[in-house]
Amino acid sequence: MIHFENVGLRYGMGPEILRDMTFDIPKRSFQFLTGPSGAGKTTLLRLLFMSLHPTRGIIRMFDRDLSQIPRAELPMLRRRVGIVFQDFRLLDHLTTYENVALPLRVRGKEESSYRNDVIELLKWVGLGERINVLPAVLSGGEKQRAAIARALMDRPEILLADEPTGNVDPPMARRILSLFMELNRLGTAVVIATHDLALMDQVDARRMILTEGRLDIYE
Ligand SMILES: Nc1ncnc2c1ncn2[C@@H]1O[C@H](COP(=O)(O)OP(=O)(O)OP(=O)(O)O)[C@@H](O)[C@H]1O
Repeated sequence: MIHFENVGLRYGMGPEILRDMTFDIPKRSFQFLTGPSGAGKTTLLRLLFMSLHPTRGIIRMFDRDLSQIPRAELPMLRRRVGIVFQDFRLLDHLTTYENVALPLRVRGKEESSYRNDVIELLKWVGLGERINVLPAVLSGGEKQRAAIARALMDRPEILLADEPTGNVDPPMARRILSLFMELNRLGTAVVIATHDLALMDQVDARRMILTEGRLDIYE
């Protein structure tokens, strides 16, 4: 589904942050992306989300060469990718419900077709009492769970999550992990960037380990 070949990335004239990245993310796969702080996990997720372009090498996204895809087509391709940003990126003027329903609204779906699903998912992530409030009154952990619900809502082909359990307690982290596993069982490929060893130990999944700009993969 995604293929990187000798990909390298530098910001501006700075050093190469990622080098010689050659790997695949197969359809329906489940993997953790880990490595020390500053190793480039967020940068790699941004490449996977097509919001950064590599400075060298080839990236194939959904079997197309990214360098050949016109910029105007990228938003359409990004809709096939769910992403949970480290800083959540909820829209301040929309309620929790509206934020989570947004991907479906943007697609032009009728509210009656998704309303119950949004509410059910919000209850599942423990936000049943926070459905109609604005992000400003949510705690960090609640914002994180709203961002996760939004990324899952549209059943993406691939889900990218940057430290998705960074702001929640261990029982909620396990709940979120089981939600990702359920999504994966339904066919979504999942990439979770994390430092959380206890979280990784709960699943026998592929590990992509970044160190000093290089990637090792343990199947
Ligand atoms: N926009 C940018 N411009 C210049 N340098 C950047 C930019 N974003 C990140 N970097 C640098 O790239 C390197 C990798 O950063 P990145 O955020 O990808 O690491 P990370 O592994 O996600 O770190 P953490 O685990 O702390 O979130 C760091 O040295 C960082 O300072």
